[in-house]
Amino acid sequence: HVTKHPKDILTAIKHEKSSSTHTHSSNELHNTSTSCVPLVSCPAHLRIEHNHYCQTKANRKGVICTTGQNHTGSLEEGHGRRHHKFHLDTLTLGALQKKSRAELSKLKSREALLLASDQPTILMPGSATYGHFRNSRTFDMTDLSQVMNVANNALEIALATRAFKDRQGFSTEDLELGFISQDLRPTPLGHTCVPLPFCPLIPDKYRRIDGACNNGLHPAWGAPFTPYSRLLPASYHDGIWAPRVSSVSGEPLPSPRQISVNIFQDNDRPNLEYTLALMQFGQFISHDFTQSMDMSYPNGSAISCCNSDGSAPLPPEASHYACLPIHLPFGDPFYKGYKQRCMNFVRSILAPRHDCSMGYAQQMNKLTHFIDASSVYGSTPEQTSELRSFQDGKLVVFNDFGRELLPLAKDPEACLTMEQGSACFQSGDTRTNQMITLVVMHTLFLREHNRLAEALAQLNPHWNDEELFLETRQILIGEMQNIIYKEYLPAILGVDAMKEFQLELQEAGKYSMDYNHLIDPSITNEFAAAAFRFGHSTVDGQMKLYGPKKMEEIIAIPEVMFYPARMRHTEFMDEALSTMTTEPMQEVDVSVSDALTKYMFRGGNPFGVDLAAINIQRGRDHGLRPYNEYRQLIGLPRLRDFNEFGPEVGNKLRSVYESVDDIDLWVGGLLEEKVPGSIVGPTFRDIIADQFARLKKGDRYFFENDPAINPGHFTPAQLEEIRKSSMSRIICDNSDKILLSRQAPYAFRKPSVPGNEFVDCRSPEIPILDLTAWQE
Ligand code: HEM
Ligand SMILES: [Ca+2]
Repeated sequence: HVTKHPKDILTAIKHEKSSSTHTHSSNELHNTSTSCVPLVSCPAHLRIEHNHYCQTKANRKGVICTTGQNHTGSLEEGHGRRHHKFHLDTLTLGALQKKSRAELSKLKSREALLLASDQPTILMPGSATYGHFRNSRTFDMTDLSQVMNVANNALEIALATRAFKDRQGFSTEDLELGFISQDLRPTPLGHTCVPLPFCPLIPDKYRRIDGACNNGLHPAWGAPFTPYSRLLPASYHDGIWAPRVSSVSGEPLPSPRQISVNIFQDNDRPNLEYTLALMQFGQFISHDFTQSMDMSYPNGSAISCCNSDGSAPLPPEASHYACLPIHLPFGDPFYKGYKQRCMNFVRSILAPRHDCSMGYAQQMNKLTHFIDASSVYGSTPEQTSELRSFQDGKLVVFNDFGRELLPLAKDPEACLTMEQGSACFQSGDTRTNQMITLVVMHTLFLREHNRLAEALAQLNPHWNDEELFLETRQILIGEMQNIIYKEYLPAILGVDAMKEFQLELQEAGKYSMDYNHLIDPSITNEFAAAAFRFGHSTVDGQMKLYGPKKMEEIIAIPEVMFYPARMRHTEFMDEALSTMTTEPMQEVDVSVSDALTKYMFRGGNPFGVDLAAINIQRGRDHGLRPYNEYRQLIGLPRLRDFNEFGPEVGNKLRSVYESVDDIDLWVGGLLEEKVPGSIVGPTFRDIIADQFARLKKGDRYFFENDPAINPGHFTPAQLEEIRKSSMSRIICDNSDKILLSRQAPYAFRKPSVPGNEFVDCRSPEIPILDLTAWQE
């Protein structure tokens, strides 16, 4: 019941490719199709034989991309090649639906049994593992049921795909190439599809809270609860959802914890140039655009995959289908002291594809993918209305004896303890309390919103709450984007990548024309589950607090995870800011603090969970391909020998991995030598740069976009003001001003770096935005 299966799919593609480069129609010539793009931004080039290579602006090898950003390129719509996809008839689809329905209900009834069983299948609050679960939780039960519904639909599609694959004898590669993708909407599986948002004919002036309708042709691009995109097709053992295995032996991959123990030890390696503010801002912005969620029971309870004393995984009959516990090796130098052999790990929730087609599992991003300060405002209208005061355009604050803090969390489990005198906060993101300097960042931007709203209200007394709120939000998002592209990214990626990926902002007096409606802004899975987690290596395990004269206290980071009570000490926020803007962050390398690999979220417990191991496991959970394939993607030769990382690291790698082709992306990426001028290696650099290029060129509302593109464009005068914004200005304007009246102009760089010496907050080196540009 399917159209003919071409004998050699790859040959077919190659053939089409070589002829297509000469024949594409004029509308495909739009931007990306004709310009020379970095290899990473045109993933399909890997599968095309006759590429037209070129030199990028940074004199690297690039490719004339004819396939857009899709990793299966030649199958994409608009290229007249749809006939190669298999179209299933209603009968087959009906049978598949029946089968997947039955399988899903089997899983669900087993789940119900587990929930009711007396085995320790539910995780109880109090442990580090519970903290990890809490980290990815939803806001409330409405959120939860919405997410669960979408996730179950996605699971049903994956099950149907598996049934179809088995039945037709398809190979994993067929799936990777998207050969059986088919729009399920008009089929018996149509109930699994998410309805598209309804967009007005004339685009809204302000970006929507839920990010929808940014792109009129793809109204759900960038919206919350939609899937991550991918640079390369997923690698699952069964082609559908089962985690990858060793490429050589077919055996399970080495334990992520064993890799963590062998490779990611804690060495104090301060970066000479950049401050902890750079680290903390990185985490803060990652919470603007990516959050995957662990599966949970339908009632929101956390799934446990290990027995109650952590000495073993639960037996298969007591294991939830989403369990993928991390095996702790017998001789584990740390966990053996606590007789731990099992670390909980629950797989991420899935989401149906945008085109609601069949295919392997895609993970869900819970947030708006855009840089839109959703960590301040939330990603859904419901979340936003909880955070708004509905007076004078302001957000709700907790007034703590005159100091404005984030509102207190209503959820009694938002922090690890809620003892007397402690505090636990609420913001647009559920991870706020995870780290006390993260709370500081959130507090700065909350205060900035209210500060701007107040100023606008004075300039425009006739504006109502709604107008004030929307205008303020638009300015704040502009500031955030400006700080990211002007201050943050050059530090992370270096000037070459800024040029090559067109990440540089426009010069004074000009709007940007870089918007391209063909670019999918979605966060890529490789970026979220590996590359942008480079930041974990920059975290320092301790925080030194200085009083007005001398060092007063050293705080161990695990003491302030999910325990932000210190925020209520009058001087704490200024002390923390002073530390963040003067103390160095750690180098990006294979050293990861014990605070993250042994004690993370431990609360009052002797041991915590290991973030390095979790990152590795998450990469496998999400079907990321091995490191070598991403090397190839960005144009580096594949590794052939472990020793290419040097004999010492080579030996360590050899002692865990069977083959260089098994190395996990997060591991290989951190092992790379830095690119000169950048703080990360070439593979992470390209994946990160590509992502921020998407977030800029694929966002119609990007702050400096031309009036012809951006319905809510700034006036030229306003744009010049936004361009003055800086992290230091945000700090100067929103600290408690108890200890801080001086700042280095560039907050991410240490004040000891020549040219970045402290100046007074009123100095022209930290320009002040003149808001009269908004006076009507
Ligand atoms: C301050 C200390 C930090 C802690 C305690 C922390 C902790 C965590 C945890 C528990 C997760 C979820 C892991 C999982 O279950 O897969 C995570 C994910 C992540 N972290 Fe961090 N992190 C920190 C700093 C950073 C920094 C500095 C960056 C980037 C510069 C960063 C980027 C990310 C990203 C991109 C994710 C994936 C989020 C998602 O898509 O769900 N983190 N982090
Ligand atoms: Ca966002």
